[in-house]
Amino acid sequence: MTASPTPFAVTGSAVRAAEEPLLAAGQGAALMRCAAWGLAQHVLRVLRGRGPVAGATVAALVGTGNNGGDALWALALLRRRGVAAVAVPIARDEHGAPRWHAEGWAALRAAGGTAADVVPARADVVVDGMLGTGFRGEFAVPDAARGLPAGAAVVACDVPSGVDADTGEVRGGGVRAEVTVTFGALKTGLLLGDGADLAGDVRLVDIGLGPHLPSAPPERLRVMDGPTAARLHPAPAADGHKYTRGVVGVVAGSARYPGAAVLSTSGALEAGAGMAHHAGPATTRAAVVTAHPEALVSAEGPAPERTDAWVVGPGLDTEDDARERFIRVRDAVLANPRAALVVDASALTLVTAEDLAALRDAGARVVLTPHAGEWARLTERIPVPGADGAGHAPDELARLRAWSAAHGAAVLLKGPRTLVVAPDGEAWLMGEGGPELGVGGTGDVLSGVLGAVLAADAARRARAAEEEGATCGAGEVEHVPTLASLAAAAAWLHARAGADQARAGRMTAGTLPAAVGGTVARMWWGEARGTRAD
Ligand SMILES: NC(=O)C1=CN([C@@H]2O[C@H](COP(=O)(O)OP(=O)(O)OC[C@H]3O[C@@H](n4cnc5c(N)ncnc54)[C@H](OP(=O)(O)O)[C@@H]3O)[C@@H](O)[C@H]2O)[C@H](O)CC1
Ligand SMILES: [K+]
Repeated sequence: MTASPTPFAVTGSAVRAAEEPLLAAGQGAALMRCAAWGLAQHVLRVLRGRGPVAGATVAALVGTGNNGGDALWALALLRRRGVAAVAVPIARDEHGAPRWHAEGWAALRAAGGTAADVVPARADVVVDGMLGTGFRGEFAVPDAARGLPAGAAVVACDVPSGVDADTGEVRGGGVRAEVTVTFGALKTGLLLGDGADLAGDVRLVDIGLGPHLPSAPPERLRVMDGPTAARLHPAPAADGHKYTRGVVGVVAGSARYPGAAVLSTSGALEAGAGMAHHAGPATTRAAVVTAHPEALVSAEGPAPERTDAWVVGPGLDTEDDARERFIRVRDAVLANPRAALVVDASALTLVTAEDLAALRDAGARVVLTPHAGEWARLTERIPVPGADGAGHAPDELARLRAWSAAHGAAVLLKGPRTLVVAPDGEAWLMGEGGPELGVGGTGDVLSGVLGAVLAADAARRARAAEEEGATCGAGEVEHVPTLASLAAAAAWLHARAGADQARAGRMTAGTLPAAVGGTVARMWWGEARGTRAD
């Protein structure tokens, strides 16, 4: 079985750069035809969903550049399918003639298409061909693009006009599309920020840019999906046992917030940890063993050399002994940097730049897991390098990359579009889930899931190194999943479990770990064995 490639996005600028050698080789017109054909196919799909294609009306708002050229060529193709095709220019020259792609207009006219000043009220689909990757400055929405027919579906050509294809920033006005048909590669601006809100469903049309697209980690934003998550968190080996499946140390909860210890430990166990060992005060220890008789509990936690991943932070009481508890974990990781470290919740207010530097120097694999508010507070204390006085950098992804590179730790920024970045610039978008996870306690569960996924990986690597060492003396492990990809896989499992349990009518963080267990079991052993009675 060949693995399907993991989806990824690049900036609009990278796509433009990828096109350059092809344009220089005289293939510009062919690329445009390819893009227009793909756009027309997707418009046809939308039309078919609404009724007969022949006799339907498609209008396009057409700008001055190649984005408009794509739209004109697509209209010409649609005209040949019996569609009434109407092009609406958004710019005219001093003589009142439309400023648009001359060959595209000639093709449309030859096919029997027409031009108009406004979008006809009968339009079934409006193609937004005003601006694509050539958008600069601010977009003043032209009159022709205002008050579009209420019943018409808007299909954006390449990028919704007004959206920066690199960052997702909307400058000036922006067009809201039901579908965006994008060419050559997914663009980061369609997956991030306001651009993601405006783009609707994003459809990719391959125009043969593949070999020319950048492949270095900082130039791609990869999108986590089910098959990729399954490869990163595989079923345990047949001869596996609790130590080969990974031991997670959970330093969470306090007399004030005992539930966080239970949720985090549950997340680790349900995500498949071989063992979860909770360290905390008597109250949380009692709560954890009551919920999970299989969990180990103690005041001091597991031995550093037997621990594959640590989770520290959920529900620590920062007015109590939280910093001491954090330092014990930090020192355990420094003593055995083979173990990964998840810094969550309260620990995000306790960790210092010096702690991070020491962990980085020891080669530890550290993931911080803030939500937006925690990220804002963290970067106030430990600033983003290169940001201006007001803390601004070009965009959130760039800020995350700059911070992660400076401090040697990965960041998993939780939110409606969870992002993970690593110090080398590798970045992942978690492509799953909706608002189901926006309730208290789900982050505590995620910290445990993340601990289990990282622990399993650390245990696998330790075992592989031992086996290699025994046979070859090399101690080399061939393929090591990256920290960012593992963290994104954990976020995917968590989000999928949230969606699964919402479908089953459950909504709370308390029931989420069981849903994680079901999701993981289905992924490992298939539908039959992954069905739970609870
Ligand atoms: N290059 C190729 O072979 C292919 C390109 N494809 C499609 O082309 C666009 C990119 O085309 P490009 O012509 O480079 O850029 P745009 O069409 O996005 O915009 C160009 C013109 O728009 C004007 N502009 C720019 N910013 C603004 C603004 N803020 N407000 C108003 N107008 C603006 C500007 O022209 P002016 O002369 O009016 O100043 C730009 O020159 C890409 O997105 C694809 O859709 C195909 O994919 C295939 C191959
Ligand atoms: K557009």
